[in-house]
Amino acid sequence: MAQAASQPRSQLRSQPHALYLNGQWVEGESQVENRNPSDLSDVIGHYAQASVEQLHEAVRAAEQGQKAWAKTGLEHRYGVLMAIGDELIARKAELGEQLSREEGKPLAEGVGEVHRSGQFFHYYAAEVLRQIDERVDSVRPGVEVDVRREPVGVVGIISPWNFPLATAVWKIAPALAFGNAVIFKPANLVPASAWALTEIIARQDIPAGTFNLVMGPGSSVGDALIASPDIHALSFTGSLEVGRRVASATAANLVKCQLEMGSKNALIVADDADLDLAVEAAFNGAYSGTGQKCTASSRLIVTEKVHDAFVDKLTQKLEQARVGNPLTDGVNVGPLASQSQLDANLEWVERARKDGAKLAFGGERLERDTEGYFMAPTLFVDTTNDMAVNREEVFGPVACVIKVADANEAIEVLNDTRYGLTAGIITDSLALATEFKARAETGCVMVNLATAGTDYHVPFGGRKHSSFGPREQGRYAREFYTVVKTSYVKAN
Ligand SMILES: NC(=O)c1ccc[n+]([C@@H]2O[C@H](COP(=O)([O-])OP(=O)(O)OC[C@H]3O[C@@H](n4cnc5c(N)ncnc54)[C@H](O)[C@@H]3O)[C@@H](O)[C@H]2O)c1
Repeated sequence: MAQAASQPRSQLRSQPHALYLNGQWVEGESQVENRNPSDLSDVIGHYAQASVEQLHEAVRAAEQGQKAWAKTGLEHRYGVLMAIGDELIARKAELGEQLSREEGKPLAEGVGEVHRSGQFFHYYAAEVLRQIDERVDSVRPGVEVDVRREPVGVVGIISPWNFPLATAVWKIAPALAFGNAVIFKPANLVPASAWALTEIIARQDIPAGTFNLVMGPGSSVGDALIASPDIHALSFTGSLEVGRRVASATAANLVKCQLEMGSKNALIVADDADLDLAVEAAFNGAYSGTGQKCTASSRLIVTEKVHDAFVDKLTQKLEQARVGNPLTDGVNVGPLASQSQLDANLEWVERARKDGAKLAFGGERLERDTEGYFMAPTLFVDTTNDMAVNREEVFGPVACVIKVADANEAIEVLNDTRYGLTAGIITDSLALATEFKARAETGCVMVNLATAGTDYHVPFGGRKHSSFGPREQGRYAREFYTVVKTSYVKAN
């Protein structure tokens, strides 16, 4: 049993939170302070930062851990994954509050993210028992052929800050389920959720080295992880810029890689849309999670027939939005996650204005009782799809309305982007919904739903520059976390 488990949780909280390497909690080479973006006087904790040498130690430990973990047997692995899922769900109120405190999303979303993370573990626990391989007749009489899946080996997992738990868990759960060892490098802005998850995993009956937490900057430990020739697979979620770097570093070592990156999602509001539904979907898609979602609807493509009525209704909805501390009842838009996120969003507002977009709502920093990174939900109208604000990922509470003549033009504009994660349409027409599903060049399409909000048991991912490599989630995850072995046996 790991060292951390023998100490009361309250005691652990008052200490710097350690790295977890080879079944031990160990100090790093330095520490970072984690502060609440809604209240900068609130220090959530101090978290160890790994050295590059510690990253290499984790890789060596994982090589050994993986062999032992893969031998533990299906029922054992099933039990471990179920227990992790059970604890996440049982502690969702506490861990959800911590997640909202460190990342800034409203409490209901923080609690929901922890619950969903538990469900990922439960889902992949079931997958452990559902592995079905193939037996194939050989073309040669007397020879038996079977096609089996084996663990890929040591998996590096790099996650972003906007879903501190869920994006990591939808990689960690299948990696463990299919018999792999994990080196987990979370985003440095949100170490508390990563550490809490590790503390739960470390108390399970897993061989040393099966799971390793290596906190630290992307530019040092992240870079060393993606460049390691001793890992077998690397799953990354984050920006396009870093994703490109991951792709080339892993390709140089012929390491399997999977990338989920940026987006420029659009919601189409068609002539026949129910406008109340359209406004709900636009608000949830563009501003939930303060717009810091890879699935956020940053482009609202609206046909001219309903444009003015839609903009009026959405503006009224924004007037009622409550921006503030996400732990306060009724607050539905929290802060940006960091000073640099706030600065980047305010710069985008200036850039959009200079490019000719008309500000219909928001655009400014907001002051609240506590010092935090608050910004008004922002809506631009009179924008065109060639403006920079509609081409680059903004990643914040900024949405732009693009007026089009009809649904056909709307779908053309939707696809005129280098990204392709999610797309939505609000329409009562089955024919239009069917056409939209067929023509949208995205990995996920939503009809009469917000672009954000996906299920945990089906594949998730995009096309074009949003995603690269095998799909994540659902049964499709098996492709990435396993390798195929074809066996030929001739009975003597
Ligand atoms: N498509 C999806 O499923 C999905 C989901 C969530 C977030 N995202 C994307 O994530 C981005 C926001 O997250 P972010 O700001 O944390 O992204 P980021 O690319 O800055 O960082 C992501 C992770 O990569 C690490 N990293 C940074 N530099 C590295 C390097 N040189 N080598 C190795 N690792 C490095 C970071 O420390 C972090 O853990 C947005 O672009 C968003 O669209 C995508």
